[in-house]
Amino acid sequence: MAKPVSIEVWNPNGKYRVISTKPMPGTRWINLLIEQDCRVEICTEKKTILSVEDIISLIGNKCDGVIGQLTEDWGETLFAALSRAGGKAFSNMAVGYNNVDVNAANKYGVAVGNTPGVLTETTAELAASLSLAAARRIVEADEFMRAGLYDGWLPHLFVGNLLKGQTVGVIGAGRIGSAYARMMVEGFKMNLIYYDLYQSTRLEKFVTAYGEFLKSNGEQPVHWKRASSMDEVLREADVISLHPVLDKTTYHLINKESLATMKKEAILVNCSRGPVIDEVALVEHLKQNPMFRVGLDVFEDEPFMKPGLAEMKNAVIVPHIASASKWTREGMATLAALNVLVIVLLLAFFKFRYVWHLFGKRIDNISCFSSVIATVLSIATLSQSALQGKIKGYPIWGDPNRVEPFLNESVPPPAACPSIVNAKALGLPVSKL
Ligand SMILES: NC(=O)c1ccc[n+]([C@@H]2O[C@H](COP(=O)([O-])OP(=O)(O)OC[C@H]3O[C@@H](n4cnc5c(N)ncnc54)[C@H](O)[C@@H]3O)[C@@H](O)[C@H]2O)c1
Ligand SMILES: O=C(O)[C@H](O)CO
Repeated sequence: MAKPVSIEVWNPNGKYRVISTKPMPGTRWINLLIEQDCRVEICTEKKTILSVEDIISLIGNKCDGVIGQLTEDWGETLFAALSRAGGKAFSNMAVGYNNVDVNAANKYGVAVGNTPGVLTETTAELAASLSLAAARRIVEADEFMRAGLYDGWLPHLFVGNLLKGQTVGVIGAGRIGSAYARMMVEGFKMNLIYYDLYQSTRLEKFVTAYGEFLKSNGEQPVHWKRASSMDEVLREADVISLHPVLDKTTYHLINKESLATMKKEAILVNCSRGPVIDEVALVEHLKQNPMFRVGLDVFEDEPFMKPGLAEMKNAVIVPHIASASKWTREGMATLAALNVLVIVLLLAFFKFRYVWHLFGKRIDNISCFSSVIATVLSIATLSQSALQGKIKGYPIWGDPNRVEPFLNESVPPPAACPSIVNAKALGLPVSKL
């Protein structure tokens, strides 16, 4: 029997029970849930990382939806527990969802939300900060001052790297990687080389236009190149920032061999996920190459660091704070709450439970053709009614980059969710907008 977990309750008589496994910034997300008749329970347990047992205890016997955190293990056990409690809605308060087993969620017909877009610039700004801090040895110099060691200007004191005219390399030029690339190109007039599975045409156009602008002002233009392999980026770039998703293809993308291909004085920044770098190999590389520097926001075994990393002067290390600006964190909370809310309302409003039950069977047994038809018909009806009825907004937000309507405090947000990662797998209706 799991130990009870301490909670704070808002709107105790609310019809739908929504749990947040952590207090989240701002109150807008709470108000949005309350306005739609939710009883909101916020876990106030002092423990930073909740165990699966803690979350099972929070879910209890009746729970309509959960807002969870990237530190939690959302797999088969939790989705089964949520489904048993009648819940079909979960949202991570994060864009990355490598802590979520989406196949398990699909099996139980649970919608999985994430919070893209609203954290793009904030995260890119931290990657830029780490790049600068590493290039200009800010942390070492700060420690030196505080230790009372400064006794006068010296030509060799904390000499670092000039970024202007150097090459910035981006691995994973999606939303955050592209925003970071633009900051480094525009801010420091760096050339760009990037590697991604997809071409980033908008980014390429931006660098081209900026290069033309510089040229028209009589300045050295900047250039871009899309690399055909990651190694090409590692070989050519002076500053390399990692922004891919974490999956099987990116686990230990940076390892002993790839580190060896980088320039001896290169700077490596990681604001994606810790396991993208083999941290043991990184520590060894930092020891062997004192002019090689890293800026790390994420770690392989968070909250721990691999032995030796904390002692390395050529590493700038911060505790997974890349999305930590007030605006972004409140936005993430709002988006996560809306992800859960719309599914809860859809279920309740259209007595959707039956459909989801059928749907669950569909996932288990794809040959159950009549269930598929019933599900599709019900969803089609639901989709139409949703536009006319109580929900007013759009069933599922189609474009995760268009987040402004959810964040403008002066107008009510659309009563819909911006991002359900398994919407397609669950056959959920998607807005055309
Ligand atoms: N440190 C933090 O606090 C923080 C904050 C936000 C996001 N993140 C991490 O950043 C990641 C990226 O977020 P985003 O919003 O930019 O996502 P995104 O989906 O827009 O971008 C990810 C990019 O990675 C690319 N990619 C996937 N596999 C690749 C591979 N093998 N090689 C090269 N590129 C590959 C994709 O094509 C995509 O363009 C998230 O998944 C999350 O893990 C961390
Ligand atoms: O994936 C994410 O969103 C981050 O790691 C936290 O903002």
